[in-house]
Amino acid sequence: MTRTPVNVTVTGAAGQIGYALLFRIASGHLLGPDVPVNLRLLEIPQGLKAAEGTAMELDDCAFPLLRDIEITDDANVGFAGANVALLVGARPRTKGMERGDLLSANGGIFKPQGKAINDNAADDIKVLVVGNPANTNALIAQAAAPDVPAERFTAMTRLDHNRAISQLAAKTGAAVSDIKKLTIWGNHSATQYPDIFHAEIAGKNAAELVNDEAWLGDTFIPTVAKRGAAIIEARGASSAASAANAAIDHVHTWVNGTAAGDWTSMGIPSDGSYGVPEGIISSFPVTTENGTYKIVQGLDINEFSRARIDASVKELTEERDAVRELGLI
Ligand SMILES: NC(=O)c1ccc[n+]([C@@H]2O[C@H](COP(=O)([O-])OP(=O)(O)OC[C@H]3O[C@@H](n4cnc5c(N)ncnc54)[C@H](O)[C@@H]3O)[C@@H](O)[C@H]2O)c1
Ligand SMILES: O=C(O)C[C@H](O)C(=O)O
Repeated sequence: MTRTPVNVTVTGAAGQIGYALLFRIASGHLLGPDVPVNLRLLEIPQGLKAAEGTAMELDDCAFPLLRDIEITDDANVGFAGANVALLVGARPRTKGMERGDLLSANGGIFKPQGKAINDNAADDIKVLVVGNPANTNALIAQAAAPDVPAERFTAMTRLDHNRAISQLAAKTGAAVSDIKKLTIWGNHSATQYPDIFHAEIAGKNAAELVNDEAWLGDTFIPTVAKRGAAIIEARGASSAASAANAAIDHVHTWVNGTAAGDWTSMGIPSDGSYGVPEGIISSFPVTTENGTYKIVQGLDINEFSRARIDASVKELTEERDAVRELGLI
């Protein structure tokens, strides 16, 4: 039986993450090896020509699953019938820009895109915001889409989750695939908290195995939280292939489910769990099944973790208050 293609919209398609992302979506890594896709590339006018070049290359791959590519600078066209939207294009912070300016500039992107999703996307739309500040951009888009269930707007912390697994594997000598139940809490920023207290390595508690609070506080947490900045410093550009890979992982897990005995991290609208104020888009441990996610409940949060979760959540509430003041939500 031929499946109906899934419409996947990618904003910022001509950017560096877009370039790393589109070929993997078209080859079946986002949704599965038997799911055909239509790609909708949304760019600003200056990005259209480069997006056309990328589309030519996509054609040249002759991907069996890629049915159609449309390139546009009109958000209403770009999100028409979208089942999955990856909001990558954002306004980067430039020299001398204050945080309020950054939030305001991104409000000018994510508010109209949220409205265009509200008015044009398919009923089952799932949104992942990658463009920074991802959590608050997701909040802005969500607020502009009152007809879309709030939980369909998510922000990417899967890159942080993958970074944390990799660091933990390097420290312990374990295989990456042996590490389960790691959690990123809070914001996709330097305040995020990668939590290994519930993580397992080949079935054993990770924090007990590591048994080194100094490494945890002085090495592991800052390495993961500041990895984005370290990559910018080393590469002269922000992470692209690893960010695209995490976006693929995020949506693939959301659609296809978490494995038994494991969970993942997603930035999602808080329902008040773990004392995180309702409504802000914060990272939590989640399990997924049949295209929906649930926050893992009942985890014991020790003092070390509580202080770090609270600090990141405080930053998120401040960002929410700032965009509220700017009239963006
Ligand atoms: N959440 C994460 O883990 C994570 C990781 C890495 C990067 N990021 C963020 O992802 C974003 C994109 O990174 P990049 O390296 O691809 O940037 P980039 O500058 O290479 O590309 C961004 C693209 O977005 C386009 N764009 C700008 N405004 C747009 C709009 N209104 N509609 C459609 N397209 C628009 C630009 O023309 C450009 O082609 C940045 O905000 C970056 O900070 C997030
Ligand atoms: O683009 C950035 O500022 C860094 C990025 O969010 C990352 O985590 O790699």
